[in-house]
Amino acid sequence: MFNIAVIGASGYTGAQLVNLIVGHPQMTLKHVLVSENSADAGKTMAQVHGNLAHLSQYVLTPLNSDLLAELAATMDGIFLATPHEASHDWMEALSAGKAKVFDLSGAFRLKDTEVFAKHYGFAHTSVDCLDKAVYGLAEYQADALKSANIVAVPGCYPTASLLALKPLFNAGLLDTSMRPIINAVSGVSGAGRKASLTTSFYEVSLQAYGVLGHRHTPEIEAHLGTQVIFTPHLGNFKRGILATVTVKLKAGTTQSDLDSLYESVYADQPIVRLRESFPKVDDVAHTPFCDLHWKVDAESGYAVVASAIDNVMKGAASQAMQCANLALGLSATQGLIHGYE
Ligand SMILES: NC(=O)C1=CN([C@@H]2O[C@H](COP(=O)(O)OP(=O)(O)OC[C@H]3O[C@@H](n4cnc5c(N)ncnc54)[C@H](OP(=O)(O)O)[C@@H]3O)[C@@H](O)[C@H]2O)C=CC1
Ligand SMILES: CC(=O)N[C@@H](CCC(=O)OP(=O)(O)O)C(=O)O
Repeated sequence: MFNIAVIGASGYTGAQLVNLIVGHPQMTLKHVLVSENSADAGKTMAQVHGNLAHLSQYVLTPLNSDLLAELAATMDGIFLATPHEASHDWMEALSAGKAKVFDLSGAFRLKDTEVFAKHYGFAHTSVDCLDKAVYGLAEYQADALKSANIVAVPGCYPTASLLALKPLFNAGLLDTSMRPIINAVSGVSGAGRKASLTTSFYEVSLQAYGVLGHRHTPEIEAHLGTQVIFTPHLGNFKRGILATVTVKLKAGTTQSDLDSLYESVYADQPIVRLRESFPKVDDVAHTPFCDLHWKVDAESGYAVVASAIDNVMKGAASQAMQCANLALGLSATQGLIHGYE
């Protein structure tokens, strides 16, 4: 059994990870941690999250600098479900021992530190760790993940967008004279558990935000290999992301070209489900799946590809679990889907 710790366990993605780890056949949850002065320190997972009411044995413990070294030396895997700054500050100590570290924040996803500082608002000073970090888009990084000690788990919108776009870019089917246009809607859990006016029930209505400047634009571009126009929207639902991606294809590309392409790229990837109609958020909410569907207009040369995921699962926790499975020598889907494990 692998010994596992979750830091940021009281948050949405941390609690989801706790749930996944407790149900995992080869993992033992050893620590659930929060920040040093957390208002939730001393509470049980059951007290903080009603859906985990059966987990009163796990008590949220405050993290301190002594504990960082102990975790690094004793754990097999550590999940960081913490704000970008906290992940950035702790990675060096946490990755100095035997533990493999899986960071759900954006702190280690962008190799270009200038682009990072512009979008995250602070300078990257953990450059050795940044060099070592593997971008954990699990379907594309299985080999690199097997030997990774630091994994930057992709952002939620980049996961949905890249799973739709990478097959097209990698096959040379995109006409990059027109940037792919990604319009994506996220449920409010994407903004985390802390109360804020913009995510309060009365305030949320379908609205674009971060227009032409969201930090996920450079992340998508860096890991796709071409520039995009990305517009996120906040929707008045709890969980899920629907990304609708419009692309210009190389002249002569047909519907059957895309059908064969997606079928071959994702043939051995059970987490990616190729649907026969455009996907719905409800079909993937609370699951580890990414559902894809596409349509080509051969006459105009445009195609629309839609990608649906649960932001807390494939957009964060279950993708982190895919990465951990691979890094610990297990099958990618262990503890995630029955029938493939
Ligand atoms: N929600 C989502 O859909 C996605 C989130 N992410 C990323 O995952 C990370 C976690 O997100 P999410 O679960 O939504 O966030 P939440 O706000 O729901 O939870 C954050 C957790 O981190 C803890 N925390 C906050 N500040 C600190 C600190 N300084 N030191 C230690 N712990 C701290 C919080 O507890 P406390 O403050 O009480 O200590 C809480 O347990 C973020 O980096 C986010 O950007 C990535 C993809 C999708
Ligand atoms: C709805 C909502 O607010 N979504 C978040 C993105 C989700 C997330 O946390 O992604 P990172 O790990 O890259 O921070 C946002 O737009 O900032």
